Amino acid sequence: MRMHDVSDTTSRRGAGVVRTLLRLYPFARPAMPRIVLGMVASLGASAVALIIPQVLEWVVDGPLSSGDEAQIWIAGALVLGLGVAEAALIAARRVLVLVPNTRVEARMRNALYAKLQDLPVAFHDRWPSGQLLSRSVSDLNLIRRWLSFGLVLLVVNVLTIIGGAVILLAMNWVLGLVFLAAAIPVILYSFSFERRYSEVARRSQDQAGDLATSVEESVHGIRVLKAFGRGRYALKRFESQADRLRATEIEKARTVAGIWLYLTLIPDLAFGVCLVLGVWLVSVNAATVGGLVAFFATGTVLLFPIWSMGYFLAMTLDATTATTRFYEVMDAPVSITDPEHPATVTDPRGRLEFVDVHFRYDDAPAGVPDLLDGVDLSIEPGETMALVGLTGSGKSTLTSLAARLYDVTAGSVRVDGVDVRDLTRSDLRARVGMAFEEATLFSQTVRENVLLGRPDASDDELREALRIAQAEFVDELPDGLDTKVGEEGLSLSGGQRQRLALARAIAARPEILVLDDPLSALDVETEARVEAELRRVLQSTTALIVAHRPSTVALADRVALLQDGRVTAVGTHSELLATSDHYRFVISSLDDEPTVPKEVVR
Ligand SMILES: Nc1ncnc2c1ncn2[C@@H]1O[C@H](COP(=O)(O)OP(=O)(O)OP(=O)(O)O)[C@@H](O)[C@H]1O
Repeated sequence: MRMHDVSDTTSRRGAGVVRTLLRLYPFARPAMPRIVLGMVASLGASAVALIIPQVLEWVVDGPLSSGDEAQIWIAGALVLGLGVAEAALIAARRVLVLVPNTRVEARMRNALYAKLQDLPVAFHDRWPSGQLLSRSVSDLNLIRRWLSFGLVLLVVNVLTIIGGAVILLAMNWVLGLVFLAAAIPVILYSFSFERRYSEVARRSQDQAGDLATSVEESVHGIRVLKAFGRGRYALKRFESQADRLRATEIEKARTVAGIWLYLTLIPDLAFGVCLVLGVWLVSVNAATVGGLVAFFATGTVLLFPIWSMGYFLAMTLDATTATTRFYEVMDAPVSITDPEHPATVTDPRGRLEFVDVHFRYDDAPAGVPDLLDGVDLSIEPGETMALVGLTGSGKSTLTSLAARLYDVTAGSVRVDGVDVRDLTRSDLRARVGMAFEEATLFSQTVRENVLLGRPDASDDELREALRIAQAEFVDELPDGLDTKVGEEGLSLSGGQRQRLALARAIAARPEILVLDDPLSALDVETEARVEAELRRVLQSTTALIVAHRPSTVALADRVALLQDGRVTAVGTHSELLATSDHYRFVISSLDDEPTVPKEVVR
């Protein structure tokens, strides 16, 4: 699906590895001094490692050949001391870079989370949750490891190789040239490796995200899968995705194995050639034995940096892909933002108006009319308006415009005469409270769930909200209000969840309450009790209620009929029954429970 569009467009290689990685700088800046110090420590370790062969040369050509025992002991102590210094510098590098980079990772993760909260619902409609999960966990983990090891060791290794090369040339330019000639194919191969590896790395990270989406979806929908006996089907789908990822990982490993082969084989061959040549040079007195020992000892010091280039190069490319994936989310435009100069509602009374509202979803095919095609509707302060229409007519969509979950594509939604786009989102959402048919609870306590919209509400207000929503069952829960409701509230029944979600909307005490069929899971008796209580609350609150049951319609002062993207009739239930064919048709397609007009109930 869309993820492949994302990978296609963003794997464009134009950005370049360095430019992409430089984007980490704002997050890594506080850690930079320690990263640089870590590099210095690591460079120090390499320098010490390169000095040791010089001491060896002196020992072999000096004390060893002359048999000066005292000097041999001194040399031994010197080599030991240098070895200890090298180990200490390596340890210092680790200490310096590890901790600050965990902070970089945490900062990036927090920024990503904040961005996900800020992004509009339309973004979340398009992005699979597993992709977001893998970006905020494994990609950031990868970036941290790269900042801690990859970056430091890549720079240090390159400098060590250059430094070592100069030393080798200075020691014996013939042998040095042979050794360094071997580096040219290694460098050329590294470039072609870069091209192949980054493509596979991107594919594997995207597939890991898809796999996370599958796990997430099947855990989320475990009840449905079990109920329909589709566990095996889900497993098959998962297996085929996991196989695909496995194949990509193997391809990735093969690509890395290819470069490893080059990186190990070529220096070894160069070593072999140098050995034969070196022995000949010694035999013709063009080099000393000590010089030869030092040459090979220096070459050995360079072997690890040369070998590990492939690994760190791969890690750098993985980090580049991870950075690209991170910034795909961070760069996503936040289309629903606060206005630069927010307006305020001067006379808050709770009037909600839809003025010539047009709306279409981003993915709506061209040529079809707007889903909402010029809705005009005005809900007066304190009025309860039911919204009725055939399934798919856009009722939920219309209600979601009031709290700016989406923005209108034309026209305007106004709260007390102010366009909702001119209010800050927090101001608007304090005025407009919502409850949905699908009641989402978080794995927190009942209290925290209900007070989500107004954490500072008093205990009495909380109790009152629970009473109105007929959610007193909370007292029977093991820890009452402090009971944790488990992931997504699945430890509760659908009706209990809905009542808590309704209590949440009521506890926020908004001026305008938008209820998207929030009582669908309740039995008729409980619904009637909730409605009676709601009617009391709703007298002072403006309410727009999507109704799927005649009993919900009965709660309303007036009913609006949504038909073909417009509100085609507004009136009391009995008026509409008397005047609108379409209304009678819609009502008859709802539950066959008797419809009781509000006037009669009162
Ligand atoms: N996030 C979305 N992205 C794209 N299209 C959507 C989205 N949500 C809903 N739609 C489409 O918009 C249309 C109206 O959906 P909406 O949920 O507003 O209807 P509804 O009247 O509330 O339906 P119901 O009575 O079944 O709840 C449907 O055709 C649906 O496929």
